Amino acid sequence: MTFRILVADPLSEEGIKPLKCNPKMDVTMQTSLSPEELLEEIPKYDALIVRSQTTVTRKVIEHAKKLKIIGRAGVGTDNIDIDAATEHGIVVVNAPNGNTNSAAEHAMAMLMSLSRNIPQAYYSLKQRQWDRKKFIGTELKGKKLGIVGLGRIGTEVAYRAKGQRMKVIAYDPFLTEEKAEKIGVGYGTLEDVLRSADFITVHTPLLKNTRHLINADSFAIMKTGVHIINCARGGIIDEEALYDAIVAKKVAGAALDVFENEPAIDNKLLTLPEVVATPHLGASTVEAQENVAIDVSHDIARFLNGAVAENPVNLPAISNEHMGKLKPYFTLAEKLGEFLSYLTDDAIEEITLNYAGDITEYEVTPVSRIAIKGLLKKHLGTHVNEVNALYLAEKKDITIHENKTKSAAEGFTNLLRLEIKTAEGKFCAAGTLLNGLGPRIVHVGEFHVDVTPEGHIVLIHHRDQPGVIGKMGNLLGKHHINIATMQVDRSDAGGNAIMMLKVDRHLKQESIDALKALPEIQDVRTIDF
Ligand SMILES: NC(=O)c1ccc[n+]([C@@H]2O[C@H](COP(=O)([O-])OP(=O)(O)OC[C@H]3O[C@@H](n4cnc5c(N)ncnc54)[C@H](O)[C@@H]3O)[C@@H](O)[C@H]2O)c1
Ligand SMILES: O=C(O)[C@H](O)COP(=O)(O)O
Repeated sequence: MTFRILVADPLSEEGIKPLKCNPKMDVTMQTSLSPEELLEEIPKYDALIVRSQTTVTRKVIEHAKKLKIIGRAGVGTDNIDIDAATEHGIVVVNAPNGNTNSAAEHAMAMLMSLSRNIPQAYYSLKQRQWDRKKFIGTELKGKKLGIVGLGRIGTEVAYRAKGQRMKVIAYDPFLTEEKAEKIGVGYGTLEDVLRSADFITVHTPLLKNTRHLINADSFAIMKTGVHIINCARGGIIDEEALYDAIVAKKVAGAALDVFENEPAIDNKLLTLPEVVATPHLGASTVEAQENVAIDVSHDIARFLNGAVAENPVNLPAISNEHMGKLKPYFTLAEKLGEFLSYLTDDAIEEITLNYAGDITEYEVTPVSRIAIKGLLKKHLGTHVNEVNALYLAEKKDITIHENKTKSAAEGFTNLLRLEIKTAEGKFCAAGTLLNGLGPRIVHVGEFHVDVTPEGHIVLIHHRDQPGVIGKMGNLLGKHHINIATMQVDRSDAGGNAIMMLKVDRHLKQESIDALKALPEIQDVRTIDF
């Protein structure tokens, strides 16, 4: 099988070699598609790679009938409708580490250009003017740099600013005193940073709660003469408020690499002499472009080949080691979910996943996602996958509970008990991973069994009476159904009982009806794995 990959923004040729050289990948570069052309093209592709230029809207995703993965060759994914991708079961991956250095160096270049008026002085000299008085700068040494967002890039900027002998104070909701001490920066609230800094640089992602994080109120509490740097995302700083603050001489100058609307050729901030600007060049170095293209290419190939993506944005990231431990449970979880879904025809209201034994040592949400996928598959088919399983469950008002109790494994080394609640009542099944033998279903409701979840299974609830097994065997014989294996269990003599049969082929409705017509039989369910 060949996978078709559309590269919609310019990418390093060297960096996408891993995809281009892979015989299973058919790569098409179309880097100047209009939004309308993208809508026309996208249905043909299994994967899409973009940078920040192409906007992947809900509409694009709705047209993308075959799309399995979107790769962002860079960090910020604000140009991709992640919710829409998740709802459609499309994985989004990015390349979070490849351009950190490049972006941090660019932020420092912008900071220094701003403090020494380098772009303005350069332009003046090119106009054949030798003006030395006009471009008196400000030293960085001893000044305070306020960093808003101390993640990968913010941290690298902090190290570099310290090299310039600046004092650094940072605000990040995840910054602890210990971490700040380790990096060698001061830390405070956003207000502390805004009030005390001489230079302020933002390094957060653009999210709902960071849009206009720096606004008119923020400028009001800053020092007069403050300098602002934004090499993260347009929209984190309110551009109107920044414009007004510069005109009012509250802000001495701003260095901007990113804008609310790009390309930003008509942005009025560019008319101000106090503003130095670049056209979103933070990640534009040979090294960064090669890094991000390599990272995203590897992740796409890995994912399309059935392995787990390393940098998923809409799935929990799992280390290889952790994945090695969890992967064997995926088949168990999916089959158990699928099995349980066939025990009722009513809508699921609640799902409870109880983990016991060894598996409780790991973060089990990836296993839960697969179990829920298995449960929803009967009605949603291939539309449900591990990316959208939780979303689809939530959309259907299904409540999910996940519990871990190491000691509740009932003698097994590991046990996953899945329970669903419907209007009809509660249904439950449990499974284990038998060392070297793979998944087994070991409980159905109150009954004990030992069945491999594969092939054609017939589950019969009946009353424990002499002759019932013989009657059932005869009937299936008449219908030319061969029984491969059989398990029987009962609550007590003469009470409720189950038979779990493995048969050689799918049971037709007439055979099911004939079984149901036997007086001792209470219910018949068939599950075809
Ligand atoms: N100009 C460019 O070309 C360029 C290049 C690379 C990255 N970027 C931008 O830089 C951003 C940061 O990249 P990164 O790799 O450092 O990401 P990161 O995830 O490592 O760091 C982001 C940090 O922001 C913090 N944060 C989130 N909300 C916050 C808030 N309300 N206040 C303060 N801090 C907050 C997070 O806790 C995190 O530590 C990216 O999202 C991207 O938009 C721009
Ligand atoms: O978020 C990022 O990685 C940067 O903004 C880089 O964007 P680009 O890939 O368009 O250069």
